[in-house]
Amino acid sequence: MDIHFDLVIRKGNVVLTDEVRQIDIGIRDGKIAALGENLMCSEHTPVYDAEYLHVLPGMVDAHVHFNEPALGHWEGFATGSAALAAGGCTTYIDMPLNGVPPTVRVSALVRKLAAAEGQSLVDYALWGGLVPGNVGDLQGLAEAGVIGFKAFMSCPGGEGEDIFAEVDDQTLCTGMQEIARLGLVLALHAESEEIVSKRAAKAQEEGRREALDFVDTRPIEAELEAVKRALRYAEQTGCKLHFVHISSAEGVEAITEAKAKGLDVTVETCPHYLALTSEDLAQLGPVAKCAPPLRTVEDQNRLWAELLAGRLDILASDHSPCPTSMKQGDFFEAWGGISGAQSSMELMLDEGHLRRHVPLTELSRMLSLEPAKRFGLYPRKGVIAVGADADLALVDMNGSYTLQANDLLYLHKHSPYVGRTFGCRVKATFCRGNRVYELGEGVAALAEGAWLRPAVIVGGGGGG
Ligand SMILES: NC(=O)NC(NC(N)=O)C(=O)[O-]
Ligand SMILES: [Zn+2]
Ligand SMILES: [Zn+2]
Repeated sequence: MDIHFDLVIRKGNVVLTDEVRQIDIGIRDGKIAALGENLMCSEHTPVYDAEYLHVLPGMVDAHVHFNEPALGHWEGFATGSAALAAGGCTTYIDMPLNGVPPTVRVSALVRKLAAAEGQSLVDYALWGGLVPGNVGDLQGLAEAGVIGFKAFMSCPGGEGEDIFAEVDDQTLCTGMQEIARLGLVLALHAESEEIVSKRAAKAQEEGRREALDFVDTRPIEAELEAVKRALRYAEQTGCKLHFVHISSAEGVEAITEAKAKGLDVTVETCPHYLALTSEDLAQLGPVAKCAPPLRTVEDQNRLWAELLAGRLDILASDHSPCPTSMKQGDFFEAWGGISGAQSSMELMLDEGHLRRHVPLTELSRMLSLEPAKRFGLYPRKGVIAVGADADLALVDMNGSYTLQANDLLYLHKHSPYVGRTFGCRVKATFCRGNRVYELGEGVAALAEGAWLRPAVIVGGGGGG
């Protein structure tokens, strides 16, 4: 019997793909080397006692916006990844639009990588962007190792010359043809620009500038129109689609129908659509502003019903940070985007498992397994299995606490969840066997997160 481990995690309630079992995890060279009861190890092997903890695969957060290069004073790889580590996340995929330049050319990808180098506590992959005028750049980006492409169907906001523009239908179609040829996934922010810009102009004209006026400018109908249009193009081009931050049951249903027709499409929602409502937005203010906006409690219940029916593929944070001053004042002027990544796993375990009895295996499927599979990181990431990276979130399922601003490791310590009481808490996080976070001690001193490329990319290679 092999007893040479670098670390053994002892007696945790381990969340496997189809069951939760109280077993040991033997780790060697950053990988899971053995799983089983009472693993033997030499007396010198470090042992982490997890008897009262649950051990989940680290979250694979497919949707975060870090702002480097150039806007590191909003959020950088160091602080952003620290917050993720504290939240039980071990791999994230960074969106292409909030740094300058945006990741829409290989030269920009190179700058993004340089900014990330040596800064990240956990592993990461990078999205490339599809914008008007860059279809010719997609192959180069794919060969350089982006995980997939992201496009906006509504205006993402932001200022300056090197702006990340939304796609027109022509760009969307030719982009999908090219991305289909490259074999990657196109992630879409699906809201109809026509509908939201008309409604925003009208609200502006009428001087309506409150929280619910903002919500009113971005109705479910705008999401649904964009989803359906994109699905038609996907049918024509054969492009794989991933819909980010779907906020409505209507959106999920349209995507579910497309799956039944055989389209290769996945759907993501975010903890904030499941944990917060438009009423909370009115209470909390711009700190909870995002697009698509938070919905009514009735709409939220219907989104939960979709989750409970197993129709959601991926849960991701859509962490979109900014200086706190930009989350104050006028609703329409305030930054659209929620800082929430540190709370994603705790929110889903609390709201999903503790309150609604969603099995941990099912939550873990959406938090870790499906994103890893969808973006070419599985079987290395996303599961607790022999041979996979030892990426683990150790959670105290009885660790009730109330989140304070000081607990947040974001550069700017705002979040709509400050003051919220959670029924569980991340106790420690391991990335490739290294302890990157321990409650009460904080994050590791060394930032050893590695850049990951999809396992199958154009031109072969990959790995990371
Ligand atoms: N520029 C952004 O970070 N946008 C994000 N903002 C949100 N969701 O409010 C997004 O994903 O659309
Ligand atoms: Zn978006
Ligand atoms: Zn986003």
